Amino acid sequence: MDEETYFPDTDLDFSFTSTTTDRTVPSSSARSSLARSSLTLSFNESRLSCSTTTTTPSNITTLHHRKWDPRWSAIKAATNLSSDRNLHLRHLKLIRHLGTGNLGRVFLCQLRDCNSATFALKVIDRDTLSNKKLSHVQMEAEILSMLDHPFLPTLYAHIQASHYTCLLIDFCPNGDLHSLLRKQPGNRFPLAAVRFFAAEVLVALEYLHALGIVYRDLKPENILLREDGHIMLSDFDLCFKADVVPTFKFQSRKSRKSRQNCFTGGCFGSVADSGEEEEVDPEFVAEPVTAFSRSCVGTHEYLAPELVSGNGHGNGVDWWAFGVFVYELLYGTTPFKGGSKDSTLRNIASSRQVRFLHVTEMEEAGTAEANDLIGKLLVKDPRRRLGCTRGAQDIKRHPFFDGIKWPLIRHYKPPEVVGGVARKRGHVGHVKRRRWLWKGLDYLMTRNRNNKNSNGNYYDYVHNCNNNKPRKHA
Ligand SMILES: Nc1ncnc2c1ncn2[C@@H]1O[C@H](COP(=O)(O)OP(=O)(O)OP(=O)(O)O)[C@@H](O)[C@H]1O
Repeated sequence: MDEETYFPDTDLDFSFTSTTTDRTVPSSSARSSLARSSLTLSFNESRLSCSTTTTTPSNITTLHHRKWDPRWSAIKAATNLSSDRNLHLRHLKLIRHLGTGNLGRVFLCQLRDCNSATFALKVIDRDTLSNKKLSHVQMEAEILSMLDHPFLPTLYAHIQASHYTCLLIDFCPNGDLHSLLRKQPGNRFPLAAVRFFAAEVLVALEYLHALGIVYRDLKPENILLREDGHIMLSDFDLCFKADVVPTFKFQSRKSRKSRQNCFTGGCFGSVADSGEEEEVDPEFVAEPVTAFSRSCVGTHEYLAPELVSGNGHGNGVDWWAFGVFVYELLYGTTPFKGGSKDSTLRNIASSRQVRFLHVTEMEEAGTAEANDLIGKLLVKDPRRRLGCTRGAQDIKRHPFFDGIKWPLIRHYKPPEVVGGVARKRGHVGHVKRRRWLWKGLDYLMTRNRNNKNSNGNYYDYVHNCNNNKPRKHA
């Protein structure tokens, strides 16, 4: 078997070698499956062993919500055998190249002694990066080390080997949402699927904001799909961090007086007339409302008007991008897209309001609610935009999300959509929209008829993809 340097452009400190003659390494492939790779890659250990430092977040292993995850146990077993109890590159076996991003390359890898524990390893050559990109690397590593959430990546190890920074995170075998969207009829997800993905992204953003992190790069390409079909938000290099002061805010809401209360004498006067009464709920709000940044980063179709105008921005850019995201999942395109990047930006910056496409086959119940939500998120003035002052709570309360039991969302069954299950070799090529640095529900799934299991505690998103009608799950 030939041995060849996998990346001839890398220097001698760190190279990957292939022990097969297979030259058909997919260039970007969270979109292809593990089973299809016959390539064996390995680190050139002899050149790296003396210069590695690792941060296996030991405090995280004890605190992390996934501390019982077999991956952690496998890492623990591997590091127990290590004299310094740290994970090193020699513990890892590279399987194949998954893709290349702005900062570095991402590989599928396994622990040498445990084939069942797979990870994604992001390898960044610091020597090739500008200071600006180095600060992005730092930001990404810092943010990853803070995260402990089912819809966000777990950082298993942060390894510094010579001038390489390696981040070991969860591997998502089902590709990204942008590729999946491109496989759908008309490039649009059924409403129930839009609702599911939007709800999970909302929860992930809520968590980031509670940590004071403004994400700034929401787009379907950055939403990877885990093995179980739930989402994982990726790419944290454009985030910025701000202070967040958690507060209790009082939210008044109208509630229908229950019949029982009326009969037990709790229903008088005006309440009896309207059938409604005003209740005041204390609500926990942790939203970085004072976040402020001037650097204009993001993907042009997703940039908020305040980013385009360059006057500084805060948390609101994520809620704007969330509106664009819901629109794109529903209509297959973004709302302000023009013929060129410049015209897209002009449309965003102008006073032009969002227009909804008329799609004849799209008369699912819930579309009006979805449009209403999008309209409230795509408000050009961030001070009036939904979510900007009270965060995700306000968005969760919107009728589009009626009926979702938020604390149980990670137990919901992901929607069955075209191409949504772990796939065979080959991925849908798509024109990737690079972000750039710039100066300057056929009905709402509220009704329980489609959402039962034995304890009635989760939604069943099983969908008949042919006719987009929900079907009952046995
Ligand atoms: N955890 C993962 N699981 C599976 N594939 C991944 C994972 N992380 C990244 N990838 C794949 O590797 C590719 C490169 O990822 P990376 O995060 O470096 O850059 P990117 O997503 O292209 O973003 P950017 O260049 O904007 O930083 C992605 O396109 C994706 O297909």
